[in-house]
Amino acid sequence: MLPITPSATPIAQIALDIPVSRLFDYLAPGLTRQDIGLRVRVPFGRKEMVGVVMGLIPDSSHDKHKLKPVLEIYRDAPALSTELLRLLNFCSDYYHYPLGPTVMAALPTTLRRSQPIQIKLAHAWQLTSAGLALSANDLPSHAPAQRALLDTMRDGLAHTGATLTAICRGYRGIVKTWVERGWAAQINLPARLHAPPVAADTAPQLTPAQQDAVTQINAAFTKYQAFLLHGITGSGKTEVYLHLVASALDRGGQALLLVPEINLTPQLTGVFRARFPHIEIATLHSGMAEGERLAHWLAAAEGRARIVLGTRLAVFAPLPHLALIIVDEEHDSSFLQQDGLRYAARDVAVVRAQQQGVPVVLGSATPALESWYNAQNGRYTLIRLDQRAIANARLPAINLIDTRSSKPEEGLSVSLLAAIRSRLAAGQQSLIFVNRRGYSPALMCFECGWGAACARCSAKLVLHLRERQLRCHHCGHVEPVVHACPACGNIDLKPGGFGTQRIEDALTRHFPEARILRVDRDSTRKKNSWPDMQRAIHKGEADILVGTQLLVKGHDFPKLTLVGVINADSALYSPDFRATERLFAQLMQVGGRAGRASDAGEVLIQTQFPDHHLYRLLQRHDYAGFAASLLAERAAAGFPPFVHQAVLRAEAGKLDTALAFLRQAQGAAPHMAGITLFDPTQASMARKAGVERALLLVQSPTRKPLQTFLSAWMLQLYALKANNVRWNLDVDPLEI
Ligand SMILES: Nc1ncnc2c1ncn2[C@@H]1O[C@H](COP(=O)(O)OP(=O)(O)OP(=O)(O)O)[C@@H](O)[C@H]1O
Ligand SMILES: [Zn+2]
Repeated sequence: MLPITPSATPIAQIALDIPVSRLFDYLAPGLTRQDIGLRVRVPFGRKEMVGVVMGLIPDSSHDKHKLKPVLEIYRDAPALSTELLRLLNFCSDYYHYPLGPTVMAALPTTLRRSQPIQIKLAHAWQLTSAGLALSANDLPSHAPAQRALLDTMRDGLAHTGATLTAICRGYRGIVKTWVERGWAAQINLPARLHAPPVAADTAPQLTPAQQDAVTQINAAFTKYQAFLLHGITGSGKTEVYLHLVASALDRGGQALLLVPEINLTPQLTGVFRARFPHIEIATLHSGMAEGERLAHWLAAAEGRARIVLGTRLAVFAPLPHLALIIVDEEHDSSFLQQDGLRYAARDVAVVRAQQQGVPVVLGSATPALESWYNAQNGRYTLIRLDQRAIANARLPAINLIDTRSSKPEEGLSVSLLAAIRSRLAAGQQSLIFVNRRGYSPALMCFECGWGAACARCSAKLVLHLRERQLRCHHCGHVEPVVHACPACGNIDLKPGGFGTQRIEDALTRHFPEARILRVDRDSTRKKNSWPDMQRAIHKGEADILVGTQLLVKGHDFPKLTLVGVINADSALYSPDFRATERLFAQLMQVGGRAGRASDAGEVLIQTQFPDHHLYRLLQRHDYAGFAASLLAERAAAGFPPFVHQAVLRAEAGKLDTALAFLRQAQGAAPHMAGITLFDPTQASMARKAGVERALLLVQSPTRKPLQTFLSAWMLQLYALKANNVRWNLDVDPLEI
């Protein structure tokens, strides 16, 4: 790039939320390099848009006389840093998604609008030098409140009403007098993101394994290194994170912690606030109100929030002093963004750490096979926590119930019922894991084989008996329950398979005296219902929990000693090569909820395949063994992580239209050695919400040629006629 001479009007290259793979040039009189990363308002066609300054150049390849000027530059929020812009550039390149939309998507919505932002400010008071020189004797002798206030404010920092009121309710009158006397000054501060916690906690003594992990990672601060923290369930990974975050803070840095679920953020925020009561913690997730999200984003950008805790989108949080990144439950598929910029937040976190030269810690009891492979080949450093952190807590015994000999009735076998009964008698909790919400995943006619299906999706309708509805879990379609088979008229339709409601009903019949709590997306839909339920579970106000995945992730219920698994087998014969990996992780995670405190835990799995090697390895808690067998299978079959994949997806009203587009795309593909292009096929879920879906898989043994190929191919794809087709590219897809 040429230096900008002061005489020439510089040209700003602006990222706009327009789905084309280029930036837009505007005349930018008066803009300097310092302004890169700021938002601007520019004319675009007949509209005005907000964009971000990505660069300044002395000349444009477009006719300079036709360029329009930037209308306004916003200085109300800090500029996106060069580091962040570099990361966004990387993502745009790697995921082959236009840079403009990539950059704009990283901003909170309020910053994408052409209005200056309003920041909520709070009054705060700070001692002046005269105030700092005061001694307690300068105050009236019977004024303990004034003395306490003086003590607190002697640190010279600005304190908001939230802090001062905790010391003395009548602080306002006192500080007013002090301001009049010149002892204190009033200033405006951005409001605190959270009220200070009531009780601070103290760190427990680390176990030797935790201490080793902390020591090893501490030694890597100030340089890039990726750690895979493989800690069994209940091994105390959170405590390791807390210590590492403390180290980052000690160095004056900011720490970023990513979690898979919005649901996990309040709980974890509570833990971090109690440990770091004086540190601002920003939370970022899609469930926040706009204004709130903006306030937290700004706190991160200005360096006020030293800890940032959030879901996948937080990987793009502005962090001027970033010193550490942690990705908790790194195997979780919620780290994948499925539309727009399709990114994997875990992988982006690793790239960000690498670009900034800071350590990144990926934690899980069941790492993604990709991460495990990276630890095997030395790209990541493996650290293990092999024991539960609480002194007498052991991993649960995992036992199998052979449903061929012990036939379950209404989903529940005699042995499982007996186990629940014994827990009830002992005042302990049981959890029954069902991987489907609703009453039953199918409504069937056993005379002619008809099954209720969604007219808009290639999927069965799920029976929700409570609501007397059939619902499609893919498109949201709802219809009333039919009472006779539309094909043969048989009036004896039966549910096929088990959902949470059906198991809840069966349990209610067996244990009318028990307090049964169903936890799934239906029962937790209302705001705060899940936090309320969690509290109830902790207080021991439920005896039997029936739940889906929601109940599994990262929870710690000390009274829970039995986990029952109803219908796990289907993953064993799924065509998806990742199904067994997911099943193993899910069972290990759900099993990990049992016996986390001093009472021993047990897991009972109902299965028709008790000899399956997956269950055998699970019984030994042998993640490493299972991962090794999966890696051997994948290597033999030529699946990831031994190949790198991308999928071109096409959607259209008619399947032929989608396939025709993909065939064109196939024909337009540049020929490159090492790249395999498969023929276009229907997606495994061929129809969704009335749209036909098809895909074309591309793969290569190494990443680099695949990237080169994709860049060249995308140029061709943009040039193709895509009438009535929507298409997108998915790099490193999890589902094909
Ligand atoms: N050093 C320690 N001393 C005593 N208790 C500890 C220690 N570290 C952690 N714990 C306790 O152990 C329990 C499990 O810890 P934590 O929830 O962090 O496990 P985890 O590794 O995240 O497990 P999971 O993967 O199942 O979520 C918690 O109750 C925690 O308070
Ligand atoms: Zn549907």
